[in-house]
Amino acid sequence: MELKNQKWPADEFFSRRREVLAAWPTGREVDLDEAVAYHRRAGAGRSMAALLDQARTSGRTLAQPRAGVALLLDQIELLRYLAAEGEADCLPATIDSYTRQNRYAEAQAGIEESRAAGRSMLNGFPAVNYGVAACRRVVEAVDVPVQVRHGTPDARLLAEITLAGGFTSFEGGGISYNIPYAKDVPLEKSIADWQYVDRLAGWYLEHGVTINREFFGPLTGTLVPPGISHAVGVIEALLAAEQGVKNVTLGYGQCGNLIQDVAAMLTLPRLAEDYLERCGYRGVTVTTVLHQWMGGFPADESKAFGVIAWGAATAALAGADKVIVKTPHEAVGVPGKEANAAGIKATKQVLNMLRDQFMPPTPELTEEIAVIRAETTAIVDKTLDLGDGDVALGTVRAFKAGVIDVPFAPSRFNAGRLLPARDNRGAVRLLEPANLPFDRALLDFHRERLAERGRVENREPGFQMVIDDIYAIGKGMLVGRPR
Ligand SMILES: CCC[C@H]1O[C@@H](n2cnc3c(N)ncnc32)[C@H](O)[C@@H]1O
Repeated sequence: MELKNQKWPADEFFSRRREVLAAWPTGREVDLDEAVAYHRRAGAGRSMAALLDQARTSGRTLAQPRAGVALLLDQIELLRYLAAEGEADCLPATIDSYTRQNRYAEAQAGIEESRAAGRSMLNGFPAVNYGVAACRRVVEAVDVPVQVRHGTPDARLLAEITLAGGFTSFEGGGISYNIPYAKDVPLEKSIADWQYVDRLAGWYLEHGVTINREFFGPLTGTLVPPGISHAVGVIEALLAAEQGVKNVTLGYGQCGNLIQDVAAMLTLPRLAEDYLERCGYRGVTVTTVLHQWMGGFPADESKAFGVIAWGAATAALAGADKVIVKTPHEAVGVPGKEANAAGIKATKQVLNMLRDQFMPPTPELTEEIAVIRAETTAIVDKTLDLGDGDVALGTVRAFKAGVIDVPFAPSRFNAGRLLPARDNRGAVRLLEPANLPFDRALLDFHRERLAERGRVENREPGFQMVIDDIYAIGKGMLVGRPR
């Protein structure tokens, strides 16, 4: 089926399901009618969409960790601990890397090794290998909603099993789980495979079960300018809405300058709602999630808590509906449960202290809002134009033309010519805008902000600034000043 942004007819969708469910024996457990009945019996307490709605209307920011281990009973115990001791408002199953690459036989071997070793030998929860009944044991073990978090270009079977397994939110998208995560997956394939996921979520909704779809905003998580990550999020929202999804959460990776990050979070839902409306999608509920800093972390745990607290403060002042929490083990790898719980509790302390405070409107904030709106609109409009109105086709052509260019992405389908660097206040700017479709005013804005830093540091804006900024937070700073 050649790629186009059009809702899959039910018969086309069901004919493709057979091949997907046959990819691993646990696919046989999926029975959609039974799964709908199961979700309905589970009630609102398990619904991520309902929890996000409460957060949005009450002005709260939900705190959610990442968490995934190889053994089923350990995953259950971990989530129970993070809910009770960590006070998590909602929970994840972070999926392992073999499953993310559809390498289920190796995930199976990892489960056996973990059983033999008595500890997790995988970097996440291998949900496909466990299957539907086991997933239900995970979601039934806690009384808050549980979301599937991963990084899978082809997540069709993972979605079938986890959604039938009672998870009520599913992260990812055909761009955001391909370009930052894979070297050699064509966008034509990943976008089509995520149309399948969204069509499945749309089918659940048509049968009374709301599945929340969250797009992976941070992308490579390294100095990604807000205009680029917003454009990807808006496009993934449009692609999902076409397949019948009506509940979306758009994400953004904290960059570190408060005014820029607050501007990013204030513009994100409005931009998504504008484009959904403009493209004819009614009644789509939009919420937002901020990811605490996704780049390199200090190894020192006290300093790591400083970064975590800053991410929590930013989420609160930005009015994010949800914040994805980091841990003091970020610099070393998969966190232990105590460190994971500590990150959540530190975050919630800050969220609670800032609950009744708001970012004052200032000329700087107004300017950042205007810049982000102009950048996102320029990219999304050009993408729609390249696709003659078809955002799926337009996305493939936009990446080929470098109209969308994600910094530091491994994918060979990403142009990779763009270079970001921080300005003198730490906001992320464009050192090399490459082929981004920005007008002279925008390009001059970026150039001048970087020139200002260059004057202060007495050096020409250049690649060394990029390197210095990549390591800065890990070394205890934000702007990578010259030594
Ligand atoms: C977006 C992916 C990167 C982030 O995802 C965390 N991450 C990855 N795998 C697990 C896991 N199995 N449990 C808890 N956190 C995990 C990393 O530390 C990093 O922050």
